[in-house]
Amino acid sequence: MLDIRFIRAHADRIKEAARLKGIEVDIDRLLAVDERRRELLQEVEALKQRRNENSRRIPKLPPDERERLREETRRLGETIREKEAELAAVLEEFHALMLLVPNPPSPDTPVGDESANREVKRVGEPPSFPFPPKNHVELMLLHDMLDVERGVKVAGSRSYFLKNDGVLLHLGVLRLALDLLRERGFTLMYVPVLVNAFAMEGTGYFPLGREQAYHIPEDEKYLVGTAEVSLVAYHAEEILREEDLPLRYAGISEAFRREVGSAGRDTFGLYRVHQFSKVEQVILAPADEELSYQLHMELLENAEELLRRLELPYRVVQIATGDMGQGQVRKHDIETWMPSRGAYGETHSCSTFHDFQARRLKIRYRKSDGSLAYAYTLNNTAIASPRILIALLENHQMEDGRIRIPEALRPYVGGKAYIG
Ligand SMILES: Nc1ncnc2c1ncn2[C@@H]1O[C@H](COS(=O)(=O)NC(=O)[C@@H](N)CO)[C@@H](O)[C@H]1O
Repeated sequence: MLDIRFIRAHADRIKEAARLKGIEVDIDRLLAVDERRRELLQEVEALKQRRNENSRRIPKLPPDERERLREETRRLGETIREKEAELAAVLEEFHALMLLVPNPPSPDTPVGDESANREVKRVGEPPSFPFPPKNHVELMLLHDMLDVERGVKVAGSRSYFLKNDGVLLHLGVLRLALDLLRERGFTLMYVPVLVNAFAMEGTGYFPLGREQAYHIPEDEKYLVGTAEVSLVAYHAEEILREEDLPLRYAGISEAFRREVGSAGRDTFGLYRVHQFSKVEQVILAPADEELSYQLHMELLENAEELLRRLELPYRVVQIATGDMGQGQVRKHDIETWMPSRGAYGETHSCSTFHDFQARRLKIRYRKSDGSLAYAYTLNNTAIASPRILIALLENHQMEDGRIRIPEALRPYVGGKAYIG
């Protein structure tokens, strides 16, 4: 959500943002509805004042004049009820339109579709194998770490069982992420994944993209696609203290995605599945763009440190306007080398929202001068598994089919240096 005053003052910039992000929203209609909203609010206010004045005057009038004023006051009441009914409809359309307005991208964001995504750095070299490398499914089957067939039997497409060392590696990379983030001042959180609609709407996953969420209608609950939803909604409707900001949360959760529109895409192996686990970084900060930029870089660095500890080659890409979400001001993905794809595959996504989410969730903080302001929010993946296991297993495989465990991960898999 943006500030309606900002939208009025920068309508053309908002329309441009909608065009660049490919979001359908009628800004002119919003401005007209906003105009009508303000008119009606004033009219109803004036009518109520008149009615109150009348009510005060009636007892002081001579009896023969009271009836006339009572009749006028009754008619006033009718008019007020009609105006309030119209106002309710106008407010509903106003709110629905406000939820669609996109956040303008930062000036440094590349303009265009995903082909305009800009590689900003590359770390490490993709390995060249002196033998025909196996893909992650072959490696995991070889070491009894995966069962996709039974996953499909039990849960349908894009489902799987991890087994044995597959489970230990899965939990190991998640724990490695939690331990790093705890060292770096993040509060560790185990979060609700069955949430109320306001948390999905407040973080921007509704209404646009609503079809991606699993819905449990009997309880009016939704499964989160990311712990970001639960973590950012944690302080909804609260007034924080400026001295407590920035707040840093590391949330671990299952993540559930219907992957509507991905039919036929990434159907091999563990790249795109309906259920996965993720350690998520979320920061709530003061309303300061320069600070947000620094915190965005901090979130990226945390993820890069994990990839360095996992000894994986990766690159950082700044995402172009056509590939960004409605609420993002700035977005970088980290892509990690995946030999079986012969390409870098997205493993992390780092986003800056400014106050887009905080306005929707009413997360404010009290500034030192006593005034209130909406917080700025940011998030980034720390580790998402099993997707990261694709890179981990395939890059560290050896000719004899064994897999070398990076030093940093060994404590989490019983000290083993190899799998197999
Ligand atoms: N369907 C999926 N299957 C497996 N992994 C996925 C899937 N969708 C996303 N991921 C992983 O989760 C990471 C974050 O997902 S994201 O939608 O890009 N971004 C977010 O969820 C943000 N909250 C930052 O984590 C992705 O980079 C990817 O590593």
